[in-house]
Amino acid sequence: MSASEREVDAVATPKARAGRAAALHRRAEAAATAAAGILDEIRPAPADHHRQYELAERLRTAADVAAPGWAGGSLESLTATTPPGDGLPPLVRVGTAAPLDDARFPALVPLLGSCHVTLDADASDARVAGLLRALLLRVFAATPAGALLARAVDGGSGETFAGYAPLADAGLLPPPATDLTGMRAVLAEAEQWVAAGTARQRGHDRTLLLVVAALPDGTTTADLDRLAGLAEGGPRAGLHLVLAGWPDGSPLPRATAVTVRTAYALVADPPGVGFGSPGAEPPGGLNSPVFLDEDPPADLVAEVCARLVRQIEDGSRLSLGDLLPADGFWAAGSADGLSTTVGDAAGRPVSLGFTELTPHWLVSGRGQAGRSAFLTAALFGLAARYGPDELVLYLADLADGESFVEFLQTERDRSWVPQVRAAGMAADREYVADLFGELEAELRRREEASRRAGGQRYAELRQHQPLPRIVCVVDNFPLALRERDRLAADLLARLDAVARAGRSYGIHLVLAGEGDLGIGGPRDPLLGRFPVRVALPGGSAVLEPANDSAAGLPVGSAVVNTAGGLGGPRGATRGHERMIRFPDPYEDPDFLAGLRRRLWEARGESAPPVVFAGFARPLLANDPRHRAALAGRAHAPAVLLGRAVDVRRSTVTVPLGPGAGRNLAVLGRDEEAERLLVTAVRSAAAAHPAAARFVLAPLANGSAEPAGVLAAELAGRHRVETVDVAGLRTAMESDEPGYLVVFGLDVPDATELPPDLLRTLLLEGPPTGRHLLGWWRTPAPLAGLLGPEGEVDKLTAVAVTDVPGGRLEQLFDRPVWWRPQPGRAVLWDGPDEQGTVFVPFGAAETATARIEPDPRATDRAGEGAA
Ligand SMILES: Nc1ncnc2c1ncn2[C@@H]1O[C@H](COP(=O)(O)OP(=O)(O)OP(=O)(O)O)[C@@H](O)[C@H]1O
Repeated sequence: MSASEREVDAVATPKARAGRAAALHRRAEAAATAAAGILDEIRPAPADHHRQYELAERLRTAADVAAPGWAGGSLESLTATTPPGDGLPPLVRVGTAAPLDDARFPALVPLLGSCHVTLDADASDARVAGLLRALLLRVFAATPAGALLARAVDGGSGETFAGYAPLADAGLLPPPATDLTGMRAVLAEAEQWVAAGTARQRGHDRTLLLVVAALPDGTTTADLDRLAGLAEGGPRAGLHLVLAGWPDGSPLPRATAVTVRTAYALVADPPGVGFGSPGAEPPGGLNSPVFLDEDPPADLVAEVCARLVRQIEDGSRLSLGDLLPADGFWAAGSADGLSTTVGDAAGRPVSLGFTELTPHWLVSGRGQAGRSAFLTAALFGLAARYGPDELVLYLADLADGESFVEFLQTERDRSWVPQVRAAGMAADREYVADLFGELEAELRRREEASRRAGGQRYAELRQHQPLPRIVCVVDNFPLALRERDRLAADLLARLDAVARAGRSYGIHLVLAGEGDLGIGGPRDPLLGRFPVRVALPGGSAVLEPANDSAAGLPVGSAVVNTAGGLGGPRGATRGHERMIRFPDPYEDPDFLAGLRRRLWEARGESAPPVVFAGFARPLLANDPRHRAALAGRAHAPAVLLGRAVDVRRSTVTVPLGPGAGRNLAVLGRDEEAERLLVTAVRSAAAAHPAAARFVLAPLANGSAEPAGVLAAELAGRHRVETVDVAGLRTAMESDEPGYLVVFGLDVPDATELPPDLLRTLLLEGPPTGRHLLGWWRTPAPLAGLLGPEGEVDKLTAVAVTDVPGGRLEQLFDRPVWWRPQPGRAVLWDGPDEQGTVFVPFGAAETATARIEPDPRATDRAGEGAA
């Protein structure tokens, strides 16, 4: 075995197959040479044509084995779907040897894994340019994506490898060096490669190919010496050279020289092996003219490049697992801040977190830009590092749909991420306002604790009391500000309070959505409280206008900036900004579910999150207060109407104590209003400690049926009478305690009841155990009951469905903000200006609870509110 054969074997040991193929080819070549020896001179053609055809045939067969597919097939036979080999091709085709016009076989030379190739002409010769492009295509396409890297020098046109530009982004072939400085940088890189590859003994796990299409002007002998040095030491370290324009007469070590003649080329002996007959005197070379490979079709080049890029991207894709801590779950403390890996930049993990300096984040991206993916991945990174004693999460999304389900209990999987305290999906603006209100209240508690402790800072306070950091994420935040009304102003005021002081008390905000998130112009101080900006594709608006670093980002990447979106000089390294790639956590749902379950199993005492789903209907039957009442544990007589649009999912209750005005007026034209009255009666009946009297007056058209159902339902426990207007009047005049339930107090018959009678009942009934539960479809008759001093809250609590705020002013004697929406109602109970927006209980059979929260969560929420 020759030295170079040993070398080939040493490098190719894992690729024994390729090695065997190479040996086979060498034998085939030897045979060819023997044949060539007999042929003697190529032209004129020797007499024994028959022998030549036979040899060419055998060589073709041998080449098929030694250099199959991309390495040796004719370019016409190759398509983008031709698969790569499973390692480096040891031999590669440079053209077609044609000892006779019609006796042809592939001309192969050893390259990757063993040798180099030189050409005496450079790429200014179109044939050379074509061959270089063909060669590059063959070696890249034949090698598994990523196993081969290339560097190019093109001191001529600089355009020789233009078709390969897509490989630059995948890191396979950077744009070629076109001048001396560029070439020297490439040489330095190659020298480093050789030094590192040699030092590590095992060599690189990848191979580097350096292709010179043309030496740049001014190339010195010292540069050529460097190339020769690389040729000498390169193969051992996985570096190979293809040098075009290499001066004739100074053979490059370990290289096969190709000499370009007018009509054909000549291929010299590869190092250590001879094409010539054994014992022939060098220079022998392949005793046949060789027609160099021509330019490969541009489409083919483009398709192969696209395949490689795709495979590199797939192969280098991050997974959620890459963001998780190496040192196990919940090992980190949050006293000084939170930090997690959010992605990687150039193969290095990039951390981002919440500290006093980087307290709040803005995350922007257009739809389908991976916003949920980024947030989910970052939140799981945090949840894996910080246990529930260190971190509490509040999650809200204003857009329709089921968000954050990965963190919450579902019908299929009852586990949850234990740091999550509450989540609002398809959340109303009121939900977000309440959420900010809760955070503000917590902030005040922490401020107060600090004051009591003599002005201790957050980190010090934590030494003697549990104060987890809080991260509150609101996705699709711009929807909270789509109307600039009082609610929006309120919400912004709370947001500002939390953003301003939260940083010092471990309360952090992440606002996400499209565009600039609508929180003020560049000079708005609120914007300045969010120094961390994450721009996903289409999210440049959270960066400074002059900062275009997020332009053209692909999905799966983001610009992370910790200086309020500030840019910097183009191309300069910016300490405050990184372009990252982040994983798609939905890619592997099993992994995500497994992660959630592992966190859940470690949860200790943590209760499930309280979930508000804007699209779901709560059911009276599931309500914790109602269930307690049914079980004989009622707190006090009361009606229950629904669940508030708030973080705790409080049960919306109207207590029916002995105070004046403890009645319920339902106001609205729709079925919702009627249903509210029915629910009110049902819940009052359950909450009433003993048997009570219910007088039902179904005055409105169509109300006989619901009244009948109610009567049947209540009859078991209570005394029920169903009456007409006259009967109602009698009941109103009687002192007997009980509930007067009136469907349609605005029907003409009812409006003829003496107003004083009704007014007196509202004022004086409750102290004697008489309560009115009435339904009005228009506000005027109810407003007509008000005395000169107004103040409807002295008469009754008012629940409104589809009557807009403008029409309620006559009743409340002040501007009222209420815009009716399906599935929502508002309750005014007492002088509170704003009212409580709530989701009325649904009728059991129409319940559309897509995600019914776990009853335990429901209980907790109910108790919290009670
Ligand atoms: N890192 C990633 N790499 C590749 N694909 C991703 C990555 N992150 C998300 N995707 C894919 O992009 C699509 C959009 O992701 P995602 O749902 O997170 O976007 P979004 O911005 O939240 O969308 P929208 O707000 O419109 O619902 C999904 O199909 C997702 O699988």
